[in-house]
Amino acid sequence: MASLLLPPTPTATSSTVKHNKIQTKLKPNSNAHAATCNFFLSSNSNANHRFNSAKCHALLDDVAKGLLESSSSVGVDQFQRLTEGLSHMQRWEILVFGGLTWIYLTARPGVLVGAIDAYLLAPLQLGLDNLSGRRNLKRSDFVVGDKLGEGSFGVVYSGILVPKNVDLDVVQKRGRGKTTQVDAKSKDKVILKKVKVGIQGAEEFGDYEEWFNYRLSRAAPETCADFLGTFVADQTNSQFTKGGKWLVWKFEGDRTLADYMKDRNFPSNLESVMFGRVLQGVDSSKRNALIIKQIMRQIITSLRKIHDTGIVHRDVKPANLVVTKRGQIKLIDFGAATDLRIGKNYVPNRTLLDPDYCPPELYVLPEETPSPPPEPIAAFLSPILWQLNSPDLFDMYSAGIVLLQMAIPSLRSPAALKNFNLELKTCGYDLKKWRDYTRLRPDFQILDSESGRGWDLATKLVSERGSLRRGRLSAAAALRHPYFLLGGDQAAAVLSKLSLNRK
Ligand SMILES: Nc1ncnc2c1ncn2[C@@H]1O[C@H](COP(=O)(O)OP(=O)(O)OP(=O)(O)O)[C@@H](O)[C@H]1O
Repeated sequence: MASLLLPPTPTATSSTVKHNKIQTKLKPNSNAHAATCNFFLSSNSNANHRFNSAKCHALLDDVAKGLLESSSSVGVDQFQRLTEGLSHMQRWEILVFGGLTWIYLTARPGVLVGAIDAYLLAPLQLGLDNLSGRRNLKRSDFVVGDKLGEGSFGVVYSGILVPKNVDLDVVQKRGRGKTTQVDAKSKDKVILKKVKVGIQGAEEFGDYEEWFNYRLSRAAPETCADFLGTFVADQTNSQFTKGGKWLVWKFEGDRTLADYMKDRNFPSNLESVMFGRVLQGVDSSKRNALIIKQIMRQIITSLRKIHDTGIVHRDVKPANLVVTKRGQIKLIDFGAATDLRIGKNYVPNRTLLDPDYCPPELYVLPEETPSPPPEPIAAFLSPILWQLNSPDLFDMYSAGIVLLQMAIPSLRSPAALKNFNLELKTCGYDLKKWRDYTRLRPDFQILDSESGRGWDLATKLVSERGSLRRGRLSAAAALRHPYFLLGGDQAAAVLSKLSLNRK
């Protein structure tokens, strides 16, 4: 569960509890962006949607595409019939108006697609889930294993989805509840997050995380861990508290990017994971640069996809990026995310942040942006909000810090990252100035290779916002940056897939 606004962690005595996020409140700045007022909505619906992630996606995608395609082809014929009596000029006026409306409705973050998702796809998938019964999870479906982490609002465990033909009571009696007693295939492994009971704000954050996972399982399933659903504990025992909510994901991989980065061998320890083999005929510094480029390409591609849906993650960092055994980088921990198409989990003047990765502006929107209005109104106004504020650039700064940490070995430890942030602040968040100023003896070899394209990209991500709240590359623009063009990392990834397929 991501971050922590309200209370301090109450019973958090474990060393796995993370304390690196802080709540910050700043006084409203009356100057900027009053025009963004009232663009949001109340966040009242949350746990209504239940779905199967895998099978239903294709069906729902087809429904959405079919709707859009058929409406446009039918529209041309009907337009000619309906405007028969009108003058040439009047037809043009209608066409221009219709065109502008279409552009507005399809501009980021996608009012039209969002409406189709909310009013059609979500209920449809809920219905399908109910019919198939696949998402009626219950406590007895799982054996809870080791604790993996703890945030302010939740505790994360590994676990196993008990196969249908296995009697859980028998397993637990024999194995005293330990997951090792069940012969778990990797497809049965799950991650369970227990939402803390009795902690102010915890329930709300659990609901938000559930909502974001369902939303992304429809809109961009490949970007995040496969969400299996939730259940509410029906009894109290050593692990469960009656009435407590649990969120469940498919187990995506043993290690996060942060785990790999702790290793001295990083990034070569990811070479065969990312490319399926050791790259031959390429010297080691080039190989390292290719691995980092492939990781960055995946992170930024995922960010582009979630930003296209109106979602800003707000907690992008190596610890929230799981590396799958097929070399996919998946985003986890959407407890701090906000959907700025409808204002979900957006509270003005409140920030959730990990200070090590958070941009200098601290807030995803200007502080004076008020509470969201009802969802349909917020959604209708959201393209204007995005144009004025580019809230997605919040995540892009964090992505830039991840790039610097991966490419510059002396920035990888938490202490070094803190020093870096202090120095960068002193330099007014100007990375070029920092380069002349720093005492951290950074090695820029990877960023300076290929005519310094990596360094150029870093300077365009890790920067202050300009006066128009831009001044940083969006995910789509970053993917068009020369650093990613003619990417040898892509060629290596494709070649490795081809050679794996041949085996
Ligand atoms: N789907 C997944 N597959 C594999 N591992 C996962 C998955 N989800 C979470 N993890 C592991 O569990 C850890 C904790 O997950 P997560 O960050 O969601 O919890 P958290 O308690 O909210 O943490 P935080 O304090 O960062 O907010 C991750 O660092 C990762 O190691």
